Amino acid sequence: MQIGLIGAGSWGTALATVLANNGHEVTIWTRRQQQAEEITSQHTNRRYLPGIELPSTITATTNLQQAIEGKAMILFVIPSHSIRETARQATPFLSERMLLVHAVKGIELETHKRMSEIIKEEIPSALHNRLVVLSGPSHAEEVSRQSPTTVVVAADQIETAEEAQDIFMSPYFRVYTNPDVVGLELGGALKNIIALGAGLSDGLGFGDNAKAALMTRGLAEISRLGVRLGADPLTFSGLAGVGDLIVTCTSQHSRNWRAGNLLGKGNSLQQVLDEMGMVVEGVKTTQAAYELATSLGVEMPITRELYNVLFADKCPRNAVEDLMGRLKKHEMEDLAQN
Ligand SMILES: NC(=O)C1=CN([C@@H]2O[C@H](COP(=O)(O)OP(=O)(O)OC[C@H]3O[C@@H](n4cnc5c(N)ncnc54)[C@H](OP(=O)(O)O)[C@@H]3O)[C@@H](O)[C@H]2O)C=CC1
Ligand SMILES: O=C(CO)COP(=O)(O)O
Repeated sequence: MQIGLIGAGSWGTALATVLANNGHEVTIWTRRQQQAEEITSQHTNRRYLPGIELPSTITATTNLQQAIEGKAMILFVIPSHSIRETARQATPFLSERMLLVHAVKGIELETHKRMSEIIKEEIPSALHNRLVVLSGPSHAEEVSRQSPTTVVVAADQIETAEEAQDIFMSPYFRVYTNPDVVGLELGGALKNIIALGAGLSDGLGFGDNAKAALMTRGLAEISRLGVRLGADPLTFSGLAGVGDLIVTCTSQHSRNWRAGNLLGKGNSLQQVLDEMGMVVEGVKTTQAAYELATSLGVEMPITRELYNVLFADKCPRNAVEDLMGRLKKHEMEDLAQN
């Protein structure tokens, strides 16, 4: 099958290797000519996936039309802040037979919308039921080394998710289906907030107790907002929920964890973002989720404190004190009230 892949970063390139190893021909779109030449001729993408040799069936182009036209599947793997504009630019070249997949983990800052909501606003309505989201615990660095990985795909119609499952599934890349598009997208986006917090906690020198607390109570507030927005609560105990939370909060591969860690060690947000050189989705997502939760009256204390640290100059240690010093509660407060 011929596949167009929009985005030549670490995750896009890693997914290209999965698809190429499954026998598909992948054309990656990048906005950098030099990178297109490197991927096509040298079979490497040193900036985003150092040390990995890419299959020779992966080529790259800076021409969006060439990357999309005539392909059976288009895969979007770019930062969330660029998805609307890129989907709009891609639209003239899309056709109704194509399968569309996105693997983007974020929430649009200006509208607080999920990625599939944005893509649907930009593409023709005939393609809405061809859209699939792919999420789950999957660091690009490990996938590109063929380390066993599990992910999950969701679509409005389960048959569409199953099409994607067949295309991606491989001996080292196991793909599950789930009907819950909302839960998959929110689980993938919101865990980045908690991963920033976990990195911050480690950077401040706190221990495993603190990280376990952040992850567990983080999952509680992710689920609270998710359910309020229509997700199935069970999704958060699956790969796109607790699975992705574990991998992102406990791995030094995670850009969100690393960014939080640098903040905890006293760097400013701008210094951290300059040093990362790759997208740190959790920063914008913290702002979007904080605004969304505030407008909906959903309690998200970790998100609120992280927002204050990132955007209101709050000292991280004061944020931790304020989290710990809140009024006493029932652990299962939401359930206990029903
Ligand atoms: N890395 C991972 O392990 C995983 C990442 N994801 C998600 O995948 C998405 C992409 O992340 P990832 O590949 O890691 O990010 P990277 O930072 O590694 O790469 C981002 C890519 O997107 C391109 N890009 C950046 N801004 C724009 C723009 N405005 N318009 C068009 N292209 C742009 C970059 O191009 P350029 O080089 O020209 O700037 C680069 O090719 C994120 O939502 C992330 O959360 C999901 C699972 C795993
Ligand atoms: O989503 C990821 C793993 O599933 C990657 O997380 P980071 O963006 O923090 O690296």
